[in-house]
Amino acid sequence: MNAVNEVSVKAHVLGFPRIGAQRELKFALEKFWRGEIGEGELAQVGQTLRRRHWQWQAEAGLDFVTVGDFAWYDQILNAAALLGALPARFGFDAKRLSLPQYFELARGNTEQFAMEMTKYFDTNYHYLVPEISSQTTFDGGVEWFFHEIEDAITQGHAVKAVLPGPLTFLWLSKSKQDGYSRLDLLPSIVAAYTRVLDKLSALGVGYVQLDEPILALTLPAEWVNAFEPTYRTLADQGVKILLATYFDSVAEHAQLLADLPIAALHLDGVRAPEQLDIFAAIWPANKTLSLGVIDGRNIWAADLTKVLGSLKPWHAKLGAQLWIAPSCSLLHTPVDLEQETKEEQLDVELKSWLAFAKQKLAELNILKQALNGKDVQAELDKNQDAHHARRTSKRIHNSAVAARLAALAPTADQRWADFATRQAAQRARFNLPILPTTTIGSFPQTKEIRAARAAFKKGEITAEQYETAMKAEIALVVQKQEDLGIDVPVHGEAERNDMVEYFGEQLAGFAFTQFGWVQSYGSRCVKPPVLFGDVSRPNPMTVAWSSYAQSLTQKPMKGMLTGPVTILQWSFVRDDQPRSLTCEQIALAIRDEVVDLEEAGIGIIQIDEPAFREGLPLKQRDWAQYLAWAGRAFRLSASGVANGTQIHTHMCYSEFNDILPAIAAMDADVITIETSRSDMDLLEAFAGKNGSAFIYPNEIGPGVYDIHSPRVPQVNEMLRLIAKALEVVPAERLWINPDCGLKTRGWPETEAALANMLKATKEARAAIDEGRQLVVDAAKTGNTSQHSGCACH
Ligand SMILES: Nc1nc2c(c(=O)[nH]1)N[C@@H](CNc1ccc(C(=O)N[C@@H](CCC(=O)N[C@@H](CCC(=O)N[C@@H](CCC(=O)O)C(=O)O)C(=O)O)C(=O)O)cc1)CN2
Ligand code: MET
Ligand SMILES: [Zn+2]
Repeated sequence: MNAVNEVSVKAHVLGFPRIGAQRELKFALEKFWRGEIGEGELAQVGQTLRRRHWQWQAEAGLDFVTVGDFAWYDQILNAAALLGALPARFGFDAKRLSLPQYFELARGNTEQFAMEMTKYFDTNYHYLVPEISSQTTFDGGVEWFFHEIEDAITQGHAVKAVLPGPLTFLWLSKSKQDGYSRLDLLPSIVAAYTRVLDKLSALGVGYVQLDEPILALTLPAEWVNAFEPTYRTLADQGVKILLATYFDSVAEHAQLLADLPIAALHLDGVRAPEQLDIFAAIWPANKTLSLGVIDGRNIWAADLTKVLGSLKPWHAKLGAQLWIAPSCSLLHTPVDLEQETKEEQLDVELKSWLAFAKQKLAELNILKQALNGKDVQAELDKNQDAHHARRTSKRIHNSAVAARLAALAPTADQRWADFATRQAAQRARFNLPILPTTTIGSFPQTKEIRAARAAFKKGEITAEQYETAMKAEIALVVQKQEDLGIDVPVHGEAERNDMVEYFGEQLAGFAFTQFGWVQSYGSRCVKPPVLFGDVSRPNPMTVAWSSYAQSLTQKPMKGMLTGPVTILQWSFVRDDQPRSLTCEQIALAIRDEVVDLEEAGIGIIQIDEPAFREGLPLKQRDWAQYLAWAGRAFRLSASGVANGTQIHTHMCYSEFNDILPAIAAMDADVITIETSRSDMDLLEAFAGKNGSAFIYPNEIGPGVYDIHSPRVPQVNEMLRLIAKALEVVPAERLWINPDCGLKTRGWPETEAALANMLKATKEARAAIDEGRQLVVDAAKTGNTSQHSGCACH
């Protein structure tokens, strides 16, 4: 470290993606799980990646490398393993936890189901939910974190360590015990953190970053009040604390945060720039403030001149107490833009508008140098040119799209008739049996399907050959559903690489990358398309595939689309206009597809919205506005069809007890949801139980089996869930289906599970026909817990 750093602005990142520019970690993990490489080789891949990412941070002139952002599966699981707070049901000794045992926690084993996985705040990243109870101890666990720190020090780096903060860790945990408050564990978790901080101090670590994004939520008072005593205790441990907040404003806690005995605070200046004024008024000039000024959730190059302008007053006030950083961890961005060399996919101009994680390091470097008085005018000018070009580009505006939006009738988001009228028309048209059966859309994405697509993309097979291969797959899927006796079959989505990327590739206004992978969970990644301009649909996207599938069966083939909110949520979205407007544009493009499907004779169309809940703002005060535009976008996409056309929607990740009226207001004729893992608890909320007066008015398909596991559910288990569903939903409005799509499953378990689902349905129908109550012997349902052991993720 040179002396200049002592008095100058410091730069750092909250975290860096761990998966690797070539998804090295993904491939190594999957090889390890298949037994193709050993632990030594896997460890080597991890170390190489960590060292490479630290090296990049050092080369970009950052003042610290961030250590602790690496995880074999998930950083919250890593924290649980470090603190020693593992689910007791596995019977593992946290201090001696082996790597295979760590993966058993994440993926399940033959005795135990995996730890639950859920979305990290409003991101598409999934963490493993720590399981706690009054029995939970935090007596310490694996030393991996400390070894990584030692390694970084050996590599010559100045280290800033990072961990989830104790309050966020507890908040993200789930108590498996009724009436037990997670906050009861605060004293013991704080003691555990104290010991960790002691060790960091002994290792010579200067700063530890504790992530407390829960401060950006609408947080109950008892949690807010816990911050002061917690951080007072932690501040005494000889290592300086940087408390990191992100994803939304923490302005309502400004005074609390200014008074905390911490060395530094990080604020998200991209998601919540308005909070900066509030902090400016009260922040003491002698305390470090880290400003997140580079977007950690998106891939746009920052407007460096503008950012510098906003930093100037802070620099004048804070001097060397000013740090600069991306808004949040770069985990949510792809690794390296330089790998994108296919110009027909991402041309030079578009590329000049973008910055992936590695490029964001370079942006920080320019900002830091500029603030510290270095001449970086050439870099700033280049960045300005790219911004000017983007702002004024003809490629991002399409006057036809604007004109169409302006001309929309106020009723464009309404179906022609109310639900009862539509239901009657659809009943007459489809004449489905009671408790109709269907699936959520995808069937197993086999390695043969992916290999065919890879070969097609590389030009090794022709478009015709690819089409033939996919059609064969569709024919197979349709035949299997015929054999099973499914009432509303699907085509299986073989031709889709991903339910969002597939549409992004075909819509105008989107670009897509070759290597823009972002970790979704464990080894699984997604490649969000880049939504850079006004969206429209030049050509039908799914009609040919769905028509082909329909030609193979007499049954009504269900068309399958991804909804506007989910496309928005799982893409990298332009930041030059409100998301609500962008969503409206996508909605009209999907509406065109819906209308074309109808015209091609597809009478049942599903518009998936699994990310509808995820898009909900972190703060309750912003919910109503979001739900209004998101709901309208969905209805816009769905309302161009006649009464006799049946619109389905599908949602998983369904923690939407709080927003049920908004879900009902989407007015889909049928909604399929994920409920098997919650044992139909969610369904009760849909049915006016749990003290709410709300009753979901339309038809509903609560999932009767968990698709996250290869385990085949038995007939009686599903029958029990159907009986439970029938207690709260009248049979005339109930559908039978799995929780979600089957793309991550293999064929053998898929066929066996669906066969059992059909058997269960038959029994339930017989009971209804005979006017019998459906009684299921719980003892015969096999595993009465909803999960069973599996290697599911
Ligand atoms: N966008 C999005 N977000 C979502 C979900 C979702 O479905 N999509 N579901 C939830 C998360 N669940 C997920 C479930 C599975 C995968 C998943 O399986 N991802 C695949 C990639 C899927 C994909 O894009 N596949 C491409 C192929 C990509 C690839 O790796 N190809 C190989 C070669 C192909 C081969 O021979 O195997 C290569 O290019 O090197 C395709 O089918 O075309 C993976 O990580 O492996 C991701 C998320 C929530 N968020
Ligand atoms: C994450 S929701 C998935 C819905 C999609 N139609 C599928 O079956 O895969
Ligand atoms: Zn789903």
